[in-house]
Amino acid sequence: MDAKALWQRYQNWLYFHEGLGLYLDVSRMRFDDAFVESLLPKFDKAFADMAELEKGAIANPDENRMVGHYWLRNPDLAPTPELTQEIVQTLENIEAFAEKVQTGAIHPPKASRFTDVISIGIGGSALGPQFVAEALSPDFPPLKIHFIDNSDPAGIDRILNHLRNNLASTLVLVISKSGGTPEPRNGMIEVKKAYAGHNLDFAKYAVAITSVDSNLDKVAQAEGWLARFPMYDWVGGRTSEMSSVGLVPAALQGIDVRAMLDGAKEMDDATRVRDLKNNPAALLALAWYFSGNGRGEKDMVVLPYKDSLLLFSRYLQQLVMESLGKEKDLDGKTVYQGIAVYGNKGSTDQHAYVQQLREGVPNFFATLIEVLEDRNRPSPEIEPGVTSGDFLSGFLQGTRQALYENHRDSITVTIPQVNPRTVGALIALYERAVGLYASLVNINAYHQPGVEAGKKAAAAILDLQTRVVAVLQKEKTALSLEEVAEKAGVADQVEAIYKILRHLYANHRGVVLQGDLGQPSSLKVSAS
Ligand SMILES: O=P(O)(O)OC[C@H]1O[C@H](O)[C@H](O)[C@@H](O)[C@@H]1O
Repeated sequence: MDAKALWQRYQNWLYFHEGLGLYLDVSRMRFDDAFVESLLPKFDKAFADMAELEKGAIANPDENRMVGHYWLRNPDLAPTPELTQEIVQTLENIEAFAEKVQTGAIHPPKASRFTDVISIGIGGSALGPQFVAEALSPDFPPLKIHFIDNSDPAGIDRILNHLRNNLASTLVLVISKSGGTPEPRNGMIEVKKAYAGHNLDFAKYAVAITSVDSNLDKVAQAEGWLARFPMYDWVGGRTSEMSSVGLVPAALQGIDVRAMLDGAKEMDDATRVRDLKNNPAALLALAWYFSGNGRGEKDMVVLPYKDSLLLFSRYLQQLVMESLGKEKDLDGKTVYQGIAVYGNKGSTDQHAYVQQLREGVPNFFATLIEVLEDRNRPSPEIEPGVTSGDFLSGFLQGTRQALYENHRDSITVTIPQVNPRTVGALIALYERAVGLYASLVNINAYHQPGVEAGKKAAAAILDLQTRVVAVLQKEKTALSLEEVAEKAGVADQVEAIYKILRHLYANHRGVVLQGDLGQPSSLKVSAS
C-alpha cells in the first residue's frame, strides 16, 4: 500500500473518543474487508454475551459466579439494589478512611500520622495497585507505598530494612480475595513478627482487604485490625483494580479514585456499543484475532512511550494471559488458547529487543501507547526547536513505520495524558477487549483452573519436606538420598528430596550434606 492509501486506511479505521481524548489506530494491522465481514456474526454474539454478563448472568460457569467488575464503576448496573448500595457504601468508606488517615484523624499509636504503606498481595491483588501507583502516585504522596508481592525472604527484608525507622508510622494492607493464598499469608506473618520485634501492636496498623469471612477476614476480626474492606466473589482478581483491592491503596496515595472510576465508566459506555467500528474494545479484539488467527499465534508486545506506564504490560500479562490462556473451550474441546504478552517501555526497549522485532522471527504484533502531553510544564530545547519529548514522539512514529515496512503489524493507542481518568479508561478498554475476544474464541475468560496444579504440587513438596526432616531426625547415621526416600515411604521422589535437602543445607536448617555436590548420588545426608 502506498503512503496515500495508508493515510486513507488510517482515517477509515481511526477511532476517537472525544470525552476521553483517546485514539485507537488499527490501520497498521493488515486485515481486509472480507476478514472483517467474516467476523461480524461472531461479534454479534460477543456483544450479546457481554450484555448478558453485565446483567448478572453466570458468566463463569465453572465457579458458578457472576462477573461484575463493570458494576464497580456504574453501581446502577448491578443486578440488585442491595449490591448497588454495597458498592456505593464501600467506596464512601474507602474515601472516608483514606481522608482520616491522611489528616491524622486515624493515626498509629506512637505517631501523629501514618507516613508509609506496605501493601501485601500477589497476582490480581498486587499488579493493579502496582501499575496504578507507578502511573499515578504523586511525586510526594501523602503516604508512600511499598509492595511485598512474593514469598521471597530477601525481598521482604529489603522492604522491612528500608522502613526500619518508619515502621511505627507504617500502615499495612493485606490484600487477598480468597484470604488463603500462601504468599500474602507468609508476608503478613513476617511483617507481623517485625512489628512485634519493634514492640508495635500489629492490629493497630493492619487493614484487611478480602472476601467477607475468608480466613484473613476472620484473623482481622479476631485481632481487631484497624479496618476491613470487602472484596466480592463476583470480581475476579485480575479485574479487581476498581474494587477495594485497587481503590484503598490508590486513595491512600492521594490518587483521585472517583476520576479513575469515571474514566472506566466512560470507556465501558463506549465499549458497550454494538458496532465494531465504533467500539474500541471490539477493534482491539478484531486486531488480536486477525493477528493470531484466533489461536494466539502471535504475541502481544506492549510498548508505552511513557515511563509512568512501565507496569502496564505486566498488568496486562495477567489480565490477558490468565483470562485467555485456556486448554478447553466452553464446549470442552481442547483448544490451547491464549495470547502471550510482554513489553516494558519505549524508547528504552528500542535499545534492547526491538532489533528482533524489526528483523527477527515475526511472531508478534506490537501495541504502541502514545501520550500526547510530554510533561506538565514547558520543555527546554535539546537542539534548536526540538525537545526530548519530540525525540520520544519521533521514536514512536519511527518504530511503527520501521516495523510496518518489514511486515510487522502494530496497533497504536493514544491518550492525551496519564491521569486517573485515562488510566481507568485503559484498564476498562483492555478488560472489555479480553471479554469480547474470549467470546470470539469461545472460552471462559473468568476462571483459572491451570493455576491450581502448581499450588497443589508446591503443597506436596512442603509436606514431603516435613516427612524427610522427621526421617533424618530419627536416624543416627548418614543416609544416601535413596535411603531417605525409602524411609520416607516415597522411593520415587529422590529428585524432589535432593532439592529439598540442598535448600535446607544452604540455609543452615539442621541438615548436613557430605560428598560431591555435583554428583547427587554420592551424597550422604544427616541431621546436624
Ligand atoms: O487475591 P488472592 O485470592 O490472594 O489471589 C491472588 C492471585 O492468585 C491466584 O493464584 C490467581 O491465579 C490469581 O488470579 C489471583 O489474583
